[in-house]
Amino acid sequence: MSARTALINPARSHHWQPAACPGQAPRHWRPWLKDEGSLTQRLTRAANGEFAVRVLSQRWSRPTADEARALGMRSRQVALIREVELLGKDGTPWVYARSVLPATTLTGRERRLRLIGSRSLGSLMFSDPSLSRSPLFAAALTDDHGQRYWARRSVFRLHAKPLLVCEVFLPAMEHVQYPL
Ligand SMILES: C=C(O[C@@H]1C=C(C(=O)O)C=C[C@H]1O)C(=O)O
Repeated sequence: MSARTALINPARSHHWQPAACPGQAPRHWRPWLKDEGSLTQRLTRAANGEFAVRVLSQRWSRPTADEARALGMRSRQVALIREVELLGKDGTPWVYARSVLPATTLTGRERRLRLIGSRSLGSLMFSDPSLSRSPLFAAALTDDHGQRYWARRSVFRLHAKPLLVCEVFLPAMEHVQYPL
């Protein structure tokens, strides 16, 4: 639960910096933080084809003020908040991801994103020719036990409608080589 606590604690704003030059990020994390492709594809390669999404929660709620700001949302608007773990080799949780999909994004073709279950959000998004992505930002998050995680986030747009994806790399990824 610790990565989730660190990430979703509304009282704790994070210092997001451009992932292209993530300051004091240790060398191991840098390629993961700035990879502009699909994390699903990259993790699948790193795990020699093993990959799964475990849905932890998916519910309508209000995003944190920081998330609403990143999405240009008015603070009272609701969004579909999706929290998952991305499982790599032997079903080990490698990434915790929190995605914020505004109700105004889940219209038209994007309505289908409400019902993706344990399919990867990324695998659907990266197959959509209308997809665009803002620059990636990175931050070091610390949970209530002092455990530090490196995280990244970016705003995707499908048919010009935004959604925010934040991915927190979990300790098990310390030993996962970035696959070129
Ligand atoms: C954005 C991507 O989708 C991944 C899958 C997610 C999901 O299914 O909720 C969330 C974040 C991502 O790590 C990706 O693969 O790059």
